[in-house]
Amino acid sequence: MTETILVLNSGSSSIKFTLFADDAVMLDGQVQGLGATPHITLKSRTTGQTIDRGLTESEGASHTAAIAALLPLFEDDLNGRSVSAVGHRVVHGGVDHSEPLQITEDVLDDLRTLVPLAPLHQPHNIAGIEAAQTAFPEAAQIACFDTAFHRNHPWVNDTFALPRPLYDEGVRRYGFHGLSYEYICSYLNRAHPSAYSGRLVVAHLGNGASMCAIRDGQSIGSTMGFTALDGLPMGTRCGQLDPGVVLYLLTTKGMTPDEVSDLLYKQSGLKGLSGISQDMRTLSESQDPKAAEAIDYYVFRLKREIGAMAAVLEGLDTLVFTGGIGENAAGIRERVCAKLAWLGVDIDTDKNCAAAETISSPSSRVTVMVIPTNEEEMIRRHTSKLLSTVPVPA
Ligand SMILES: Nc1ncnc2c1ncn2[C@@H]1O[C@H](COP(=O)(O)OP(=O)(O)O)[C@@H](O)[C@H]1O
Ligand SMILES: CC(=O)OP(=O)(O)O
Ligand SMILES: [Mg+2]
Repeated sequence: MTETILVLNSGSSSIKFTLFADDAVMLDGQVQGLGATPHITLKSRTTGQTIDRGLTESEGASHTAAIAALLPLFEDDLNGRSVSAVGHRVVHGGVDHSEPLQITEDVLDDLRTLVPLAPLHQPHNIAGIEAAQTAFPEAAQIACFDTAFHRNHPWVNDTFALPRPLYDEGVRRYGFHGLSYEYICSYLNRAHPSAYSGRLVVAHLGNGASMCAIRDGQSIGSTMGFTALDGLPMGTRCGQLDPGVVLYLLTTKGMTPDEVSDLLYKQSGLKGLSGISQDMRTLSESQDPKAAEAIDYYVFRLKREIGAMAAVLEGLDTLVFTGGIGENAAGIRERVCAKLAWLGVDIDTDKNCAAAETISSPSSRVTVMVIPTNEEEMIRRHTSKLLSTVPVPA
């Protein structure tokens, strides 16, 4: 019997979705620009249905409203078939969740306690779960965690230099984008086994951005920490910051915790530096010197963090770019790689512009690759595996 799995990947400003019949994609698409100018694209492989339009004000009012507007669009593809399971990307799994699991009311309560640690994502992940529970009450709901891939990383990458009781209560460097890293690792293991088993850095550069140092498919270091604020600058998030700045904002400037949270999560990064946009495409096309300066900072931090990840690995054999910026912004890749000659990186300009899978030159000591990530496929695999072991709700 065909297994029908819906995957929901609710991000900070987007909802990506894929409907699978076994391992084949029936339909996929995304809602982008939530909170600004929401837009949906959808493509069905079974019915030929395509959608490419802005959402109405009510459809785009929230993640919950957008999900409610999405679900009826799957009906023709489902054609009366029931959904066996819905696989959800859940950004924060905390200390306890190092594997995908079936969502029960207790699990949902637990995930709600992690909202303060991922305010841009966890509420939307939970909204997606609640909407799917209502729409598909007969389906198993499965949570797949961004943090899970990193849970076995070494203690020195797990801890901050704070008093031990804070570590014990869960103040740790979790790391995120784990489903993306896991997908890239599984691809390399199959298609490029020597890259998989070498010293590997993956740069996931999307709206959120992080890097991971990987050995034999295991995370051994990451740029993101307790929350998805740390490390690289992002669309609207600050990346690495002296914690003294937070104290200054709270005390000297008298900002409230909510105001500081809004500043660090929603007003900083490329948007805050440029004062123009969080979108790398817009900044790349802008003539405004502040857009250029925001990109300069972005490239500087990429260079710096690749150096740090190479140090964690004690060398570098393969560097992979992925995510919306990593996959599409040849100019950013070129500028970063030009600064990594000391590590043995040398890229072929034509291959880079063409986004070939391998963009390094034959003489480059480090292999540099561009690999499209696929978090939805990773969630499908986990969901399908777990589905064979979990009781479907009555
Ligand atoms: N051709 C392109 N050139 C430069 N940046 C791009 C291009 N295509 C997409 N991007 C950037 O990718 C980012 C979104 O990445 P994506 O991985 O889709 O984000 P999300 O984290 O929401 O999944 C945006 O900053 C966007 O501008
Ligand atoms: C964890 C994170 O930053 O996710 P995203 O890139 O989807 O915002
Ligand atoms: Mg993303």
